[in-house]
Amino acid sequence: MLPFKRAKFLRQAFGGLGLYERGERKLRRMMEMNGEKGVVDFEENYGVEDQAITPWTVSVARVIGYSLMRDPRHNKGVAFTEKERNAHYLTGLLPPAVFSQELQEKRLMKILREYEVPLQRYMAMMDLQERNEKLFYKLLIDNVEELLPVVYTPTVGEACQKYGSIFRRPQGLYISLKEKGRILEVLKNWPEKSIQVIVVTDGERILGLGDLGCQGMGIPVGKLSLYTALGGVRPSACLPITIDVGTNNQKLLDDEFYIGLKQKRATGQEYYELLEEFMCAVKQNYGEKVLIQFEDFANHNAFELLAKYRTSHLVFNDDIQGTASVVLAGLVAALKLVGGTLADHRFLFLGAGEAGTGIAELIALEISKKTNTPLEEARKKIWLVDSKGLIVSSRRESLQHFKKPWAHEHEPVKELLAAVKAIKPTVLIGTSSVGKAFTKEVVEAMASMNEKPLILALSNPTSQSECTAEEAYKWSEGRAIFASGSPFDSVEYNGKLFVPGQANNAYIFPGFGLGLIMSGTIRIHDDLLLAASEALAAQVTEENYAKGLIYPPFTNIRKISAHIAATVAAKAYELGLASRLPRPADLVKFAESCMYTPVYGSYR
Ligand SMILES: O=C([O-])CC(=O)C(=O)O
Ligand SMILES: [Mg+2]
Repeated sequence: MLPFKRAKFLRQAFGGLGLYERGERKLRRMMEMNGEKGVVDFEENYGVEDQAITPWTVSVARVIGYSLMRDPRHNKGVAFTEKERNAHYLTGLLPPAVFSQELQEKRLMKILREYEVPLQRYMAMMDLQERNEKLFYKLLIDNVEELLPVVYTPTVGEACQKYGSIFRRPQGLYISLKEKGRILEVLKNWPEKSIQVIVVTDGERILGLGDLGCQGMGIPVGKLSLYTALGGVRPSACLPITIDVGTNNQKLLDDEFYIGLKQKRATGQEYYELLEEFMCAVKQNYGEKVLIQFEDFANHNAFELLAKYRTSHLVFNDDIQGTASVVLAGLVAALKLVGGTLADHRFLFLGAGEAGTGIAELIALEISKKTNTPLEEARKKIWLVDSKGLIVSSRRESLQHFKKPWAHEHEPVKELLAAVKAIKPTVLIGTSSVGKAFTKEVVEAMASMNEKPLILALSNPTSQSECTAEEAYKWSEGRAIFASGSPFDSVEYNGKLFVPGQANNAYIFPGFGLGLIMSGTIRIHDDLLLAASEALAAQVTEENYAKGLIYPPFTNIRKISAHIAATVAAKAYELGLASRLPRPADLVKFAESCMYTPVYGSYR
């Protein structure tokens, strides 16, 4: 590990105008007095320091020369200026040219575009993140539409599948059964002490790809890079964690290069004891306000962990709650195109796991609130199909608990197509992880019953999508309103260009998390998810609607995230869940001021 130390200083320590310069001068003087060498770097992001508002933190790299260039947080590569090279013993270590950050970006985009294989682009991006963190984030923010599919779905799925062979350097913490009894000690090995967001997986259900064991690490790493790029949470406050309790994936167990524990998954008491120790250690080490995002756990554990810890920790399940919030936003926005209220529609899901039942419940909650009807009544507008067919009351006894609320009165129906014909939904949502499950007949049936069928194929990555954008438009004769979990290119059909939306929780969790952090929220309430949905739906412009879009483009995601953060924070204050006082008057401005920006500072 580099001899790197962070220091945080309260705004009040320097006060007034010229804050940065005075702060930096003071720090440099202190370092000189101690005979220390190194650079002082400002991160314009929230520093949680008691109740004070500190919209920036200072990090001091007590390194010079070659070591400074090897420190990804402070390295600028060929963008170190002549002055900086002289002052920090870098002369001769770099070629003579001095590039601006923009020129570095241009060069990197050119290199990335030359790679034909997506995984090569992914690896190039990971290399950059390990080499020059600010440039990585600047590139990702400035080219978000192009690079999201590289660092996130679909490529991150392939990266996880091949993680054993592409693994180079730890990017997060691995906590395995071997560490039982000493998890707190393991947490203390992580170099950063002031953590605001943890994304944790146990690798049992990575996207729609199934059990990838320890190789699931790519997911928390990818999600957290979006927390920073899309939501402005500073990178040093993000901690990716993979909990390794074994894997039931025989291919991995047989692979000599598999990086995880070579045993079948621990379950039951052994599993829950490890997780209990983990949850307690996190709270003990990072305090009550650290956000713990559960990601890609299998259904049976995901629901149980959320239910168990939502009253004692700040926990968020992205696959249940994040996906629900993003889909509800899309549905609310879609009403402008298809007409009616949510309560006027009928919803049919293929897939009754975390995403399916999570979305269904949030839709029901919204309908119930808006129409003042009991939740049970609102649920009756929503039907789910699982691997055994339509979920109906005669199946109730054998259903897992999270499916029971959806067992309505109806005769049994086995196939999706028959269910579509029987239920006559206006909205069809795929959360099944079964690629191609929306067949031509299914889409045609939707199109025969609806002027503008709403079709969401949410499973990830692209290979698991229930249908492609092209299939949805073609089979519905250009009438479908379509969105998918993983991105699809625009489609030309009958001389018209159709732009599909991306209904991915990446719209929600970065801004949602920022809203929680900046308000010091300590528990998550369903109303915060509804607030996030409303905020996202409100960001869809007339121009977007004119193109048939039900989500705004990712290009403006930082602005969108600031609005989501502000709306979520406002709701948290209203519900008395926010601990940061006084409440900032303008929450959007405040959210924006809290966001990390990856522009290079100048080191004197
Ligand atoms: O990661 C994504 O793209 C969305 C997600 O949470 C999942 O599919 O599990
Ligand atoms: Mg997920």
